[in-house]
Amino acid sequence: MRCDDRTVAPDTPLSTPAPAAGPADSPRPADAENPVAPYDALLLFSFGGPNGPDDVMPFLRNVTAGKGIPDERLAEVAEHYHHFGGASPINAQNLALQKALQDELARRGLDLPVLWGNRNWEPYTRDALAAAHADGARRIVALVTSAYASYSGCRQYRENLWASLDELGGDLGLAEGTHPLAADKVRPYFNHPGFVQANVDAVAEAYAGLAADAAAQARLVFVTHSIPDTMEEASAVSGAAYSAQHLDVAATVAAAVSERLGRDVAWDLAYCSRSGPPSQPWLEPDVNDHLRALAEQGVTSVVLSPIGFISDHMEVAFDLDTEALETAAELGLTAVRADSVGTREPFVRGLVDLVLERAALARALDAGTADASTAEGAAVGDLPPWRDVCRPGCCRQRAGVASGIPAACSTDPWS
Ligand SMILES: CC1=C(CCC(=O)O)c2cc3nc(cc4[nH]c(cc5[nH]c(cc1n2)c(C)c5CCC(=O)O)c(CCC(=O)O)c4C)C(CCC(=O)O)=C3C
Ligand SMILES: [Fe+2]
Repeated sequence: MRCDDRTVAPDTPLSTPAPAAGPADSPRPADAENPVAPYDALLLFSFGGPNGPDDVMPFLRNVTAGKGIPDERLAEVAEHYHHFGGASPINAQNLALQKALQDELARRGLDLPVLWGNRNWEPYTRDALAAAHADGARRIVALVTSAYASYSGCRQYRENLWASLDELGGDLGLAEGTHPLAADKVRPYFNHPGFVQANVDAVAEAYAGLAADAAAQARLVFVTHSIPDTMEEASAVSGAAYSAQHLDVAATVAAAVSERLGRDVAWDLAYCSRSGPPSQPWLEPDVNDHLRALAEQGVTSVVLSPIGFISDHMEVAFDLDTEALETAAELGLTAVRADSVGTREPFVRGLVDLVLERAALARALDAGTADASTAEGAAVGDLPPWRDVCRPGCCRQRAGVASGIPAACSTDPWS
């Protein structure tokens, strides 16, 4: 519950818990006057990346603080960035997405400023929140540039949001632990129709770009970021595991593509961008190993679909377009990479739909009129829509082990 002055005490949940399951027969309440109420701003909330060679090491130190990534791996990753002049494409891509969201909101006549803030580089989350606060915003909704639920794609952002709100409260001279803004978050949207549709379109286009004989038998290989097995286990505490979320999206996309092509497309899920010590198990197979296995099985062409990423940032530009496509060439495989969703229209439209869905839920929770149907958002595939408000223990780094680091947008920030 928020106070009248809209400050949030540290031990108070930022949002009311989502309602328990029940009959789904009444629609979300409509607010024809302002569908984005109660939000004053939308935070496009991303990872961040270096803008030039001098940024690379400080950026990598920000990313890996306290993570135990070996120096050897850091030096290797720094080389990936230097290979591209020391700049990550991610910042330009986020600016393009910010613009696309602004345009889509304007097209619908919705008045909601879109701010951009990052966990690991400028513009930092705290600075974006400070600007919003200075402009008079007191309640915001965050849209994370990661579609899947796991520590890396959900809780880590929520921890950063909480810490940034704490710091901003300190900057503004508020009592310790008092937040100057209330913040909600759009649910992980991996199975939202807009994200899935944009991936279907991209994969179908990639098949259309292949020569007929290659297209006729190309294996569809979906790729996502690997995570440690321990993080995978923890991701399953509050719903389908990270890998299961991807398998659900992959099955939906492959079925739609098969329908468009008029034949059953065989597909697999592979992983990229592993880090951490070799002794620590991470999700496998690595995409390069998988391409080798496919070549051994007699497969001669592949379409790589980066469903784990929403734009062509460094993981895609280096780990797929540079490394994996090189592996494919060495193996004599014909390989193309499908686009990530980027600023494709169905995706951007879907994101704005998700913001409106979250706003309607916030109004219903505030008014005490939320029921099971209020929390029922659009989803495709076998899995239900992810929860709008994270539950205690959601997306920890390790199952059952509380970090003691508070996180925003949860019923229990301290779990
Ligand atoms: C699931 C996931 C996503 C997808 C969801 C999402 O999109 O958010 C993602 C995205 C990204 N990861 C990125 C960069 C990095 N990730 C690292 C390290 C790690 N990522 C992990 C997971 C993920 N990461 C994990 C478990 C680690 C180990 C350490 C830790 O637990 O944090 C490291 C350290 C060096 C290394 O070990 O590689 C870097 C530099 C960039 C920016 C790219 C650019 O600059 O264009 C982006 C978008
Ligand atoms: Fe990463």
